[in-house]
Amino acid sequence: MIVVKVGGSAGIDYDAVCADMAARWTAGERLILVHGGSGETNRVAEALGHPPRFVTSPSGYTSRFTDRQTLEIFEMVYCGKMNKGIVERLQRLGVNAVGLSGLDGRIFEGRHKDSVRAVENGKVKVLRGDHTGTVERVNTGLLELLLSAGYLPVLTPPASSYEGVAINVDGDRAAAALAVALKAEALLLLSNVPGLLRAYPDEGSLIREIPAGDVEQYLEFAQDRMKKKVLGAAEAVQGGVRRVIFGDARAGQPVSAALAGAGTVVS
Ligand SMILES: Nc1ncnc2c1ncn2[C@@H]1O[C@H](COP(=O)(O)OP(=O)(O)OP(=O)(O)O)[C@@H](O)[C@H]1O
Repeated sequence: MIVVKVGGSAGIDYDAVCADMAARWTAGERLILVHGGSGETNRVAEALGHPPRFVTSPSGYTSRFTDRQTLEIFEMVYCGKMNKGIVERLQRLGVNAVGLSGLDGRIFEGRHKDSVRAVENGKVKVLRGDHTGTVERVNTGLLELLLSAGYLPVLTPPASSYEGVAINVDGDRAAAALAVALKAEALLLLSNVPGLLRAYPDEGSLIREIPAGDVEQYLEFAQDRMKKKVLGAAEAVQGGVRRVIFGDARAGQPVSAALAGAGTVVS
């Protein structure tokens, strides 16, 4: 089993990702696709007059403050436009893809965090009314059911809280939890950069290999949103996934290239 997470930042070539996935799936590989949608969510939120608000925790992690209205916009884009766009591409390529959010069948489940500590103007504030959380449980039974019947699952946040409330969760960490739960042999985290860069945004500074036990030391190179990816990679390898690859989804055959060792390989 290979879990592929493709981000939602500008420049990602979804046609290339889907064509590569379809070829590998048709050849008999077991795959699951998880996707993001942050870039499009920001655009739609602006257009709807509810601009995105990003907050930074005292430990330096950036996240989207997700009030109820933001959650609804997030769902429109992630579960609607992005998910159906990917499912349609795969269907056109002859793959019977099924698009589901983590809320459906509680595929991704975790604790609802209603408040977040954020640093604003040098002060730590507690913001309430946040609909976020972290995936702690994965409904592998439902996914196995789909896979064994020949369907390729295309998954996206939000997740379900234990009380059944939709919560915004980080897609990279959700994909990591999924890869661990399914005992995947590899987790690919594909985005609009060649991999983890030592001196972002210099693409010549690509880090080629990271020993599995050292991932957390590489957090220092990751800025803002890349930190969650590095954290996801650490969680996956600690959970037994043998290879995590940060790869480039902007062109070519993103899945095959990453599996062949392009990008940053954590193993
Ligand atoms: N050291 C680094 N190396 C590579 N990219 C970095 C680094 N530090 C920060 N970044 C940024 O991290 C971004 C990738 O994270 P981001 O969460 O935006 O992507 P995504 O997975 O495509 O999106 P989504 O949240 O929609 O799934 C890159 O576009 C880059 O701007």
